[in-house]
Amino acid sequence: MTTETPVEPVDVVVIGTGPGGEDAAARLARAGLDVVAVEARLVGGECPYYGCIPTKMMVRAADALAEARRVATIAGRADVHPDWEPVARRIRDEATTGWDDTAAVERLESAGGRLVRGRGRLAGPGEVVVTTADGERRLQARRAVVLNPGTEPLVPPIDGLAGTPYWTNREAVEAAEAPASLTVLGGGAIGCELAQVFARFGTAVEVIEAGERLVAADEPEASDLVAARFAAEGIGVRTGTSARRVSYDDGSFVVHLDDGTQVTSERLLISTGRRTDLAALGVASVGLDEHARTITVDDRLRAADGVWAIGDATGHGAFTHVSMYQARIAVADILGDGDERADYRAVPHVTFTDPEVGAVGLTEAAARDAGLTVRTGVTDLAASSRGFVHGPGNEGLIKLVEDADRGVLVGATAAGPAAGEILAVLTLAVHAQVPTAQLRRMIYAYPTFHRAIESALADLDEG
Ligand SMILES: Cc1cc2nc3c(=O)[nH]c(=O)nc-3n(C[C@H](O)[C@H](O)[C@H](O)COP(=O)(O)OP(=O)(O)OC[C@H]3O[C@@H](n4cnc5c(N)ncnc54)[C@H](O)[C@@H]3O)c2cc1C
Ligand SMILES: NC(=O)c1ccc[n+]([C@@H]2O[C@H](COP(=O)([O-])OP(=O)(O)OC[C@H]3O[C@@H](n4cnc5c(N)ncnc54)[C@H](O)[C@@H]3O)[C@@H](O)[C@H]2O)c1
Repeated sequence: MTTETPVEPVDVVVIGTGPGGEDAAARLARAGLDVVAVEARLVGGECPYYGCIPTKMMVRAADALAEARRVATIAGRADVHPDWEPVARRIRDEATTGWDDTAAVERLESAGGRLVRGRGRLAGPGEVVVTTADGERRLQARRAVVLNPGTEPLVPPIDGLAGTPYWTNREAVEAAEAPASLTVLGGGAIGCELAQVFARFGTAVEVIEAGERLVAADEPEASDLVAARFAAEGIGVRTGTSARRVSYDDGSFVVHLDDGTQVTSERLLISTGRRTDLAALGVASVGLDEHARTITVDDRLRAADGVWAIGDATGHGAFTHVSMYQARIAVADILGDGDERADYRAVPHVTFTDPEVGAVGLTEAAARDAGLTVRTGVTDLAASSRGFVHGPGNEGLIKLVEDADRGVLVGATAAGPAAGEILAVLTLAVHAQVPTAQLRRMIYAYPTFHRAIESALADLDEG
């Protein structure tokens, strides 16, 4: 950039168009502001092209295979022949239109926003420099800069890994076929969802998790359920160990583990967390800590004077629904329209393994760490009437975490068939602080999975 690069005044610059940024840009444009959205890759962000949507298409397909395999126990015979081609085709043609964001760009433009394709960085209050394919542009935001940079895969500095054709979620989503074998480094949400998907398509899968358990953000009981199902499906899991060195030769990875053992596979998936490069985003130019892992925001998503931040980078849960929730509040604040404040007491999430694991609010351990007087109630979903009827694939549980002093739920977990849907009522209870006494007086339809909430409430009384 030269000093002659003209400054383009606008009302709002949105850097990064993940689900929240895209939504914020469109809302602000529809409100009549001159909005420029700056996007380095694809408008819509990780979720539609490499995250939620394509991976849930994979999960849907893998679940269909698993259900078909259960036919033998309850309904006769089904010959199951997994084929990755329809999965790859749906992802390419239906989910991502060949990783093309034309429709999203048109949506933004029809709302009145403008797109500048390139990488943006803050260069001072209201000032954004964008590196585009044609050079640099300098934008000056009169009203607001909204940061929605999202995350990139965090690839650990393991000896020998760099330069090998390892997968992150992005390459896994683009896979043209299921590999013969796959090592998954990291047993969190991404690792577990994708491990089970590929295993159900016939891939020999080994998960390496440095921590003590899978899906460690969830209750230990949920981790146990996932681990038991993985074992039953032949998915190898090694916890408490990590990769010391990786080598790749002739289409084959060898992962050398801390414990002296090694794992060999055709593919290696790195799912060890996510990162945001705040230094590259230029946050120091507006007084923010560029070495921090996340951007600190207040309850109106304000990060600095004239700067708002939303999405994964704020550290309030790396989920699409959080990004969009924050977008709504930030937009209202920018427009001076209402006074809604962000409240993260009842953030739900669902990990789409089978059993599905849904959770809202605090885990038991987090509630105890917060100094609450905690009572818990747990019930086995398989032992419920609906679980009994369901038969194969009925493993699951409901766990409630009550603030006993106030008699309200502060957290809950539903794991098992349709757990993400059961979670809705538990999310409402935590969000609205419905007294547990009132939850006991509700009528729960028979024989549903959610009716097991009644048994979990009864267990709460006995605890
Ligand atoms: C495999 C996988 C599965 C997931 N499944 C789910 C799920 O089932 N449910 C769920 O709720 N969440 C899921 N998530 C998380 C979800 O994708 C994110 O929480 C969601 O995309 C919101 O992220 P965001 O709005 O912060 O931004 P992102 O979606 O990460 O998008 C940020 C955008 O900003 C752009 N950008 C970054 N820096 C710059 C810059 N300097 N200049 C210009 N552009 C920039 C990037 O190119 C990107 O397009 C999943 C994630 C992954 C990886
Ligand atoms: N269904 C969903 O909502 C969904 C699905 C996928 C991802 N996501 C979001 O994306 C985020 C990122 O997912 P993720 O799975 O990459 O991260 P994660 O933080 O959920 O899990 C990463 C795991 O990798 C382990 N790990 C880290 N370094 C390691 C190493 N060197 N060797 C072995 N294990 C190592 C960690 O202990 C952790 O368990 C999630 O936290 C979630 O917010 C959501």
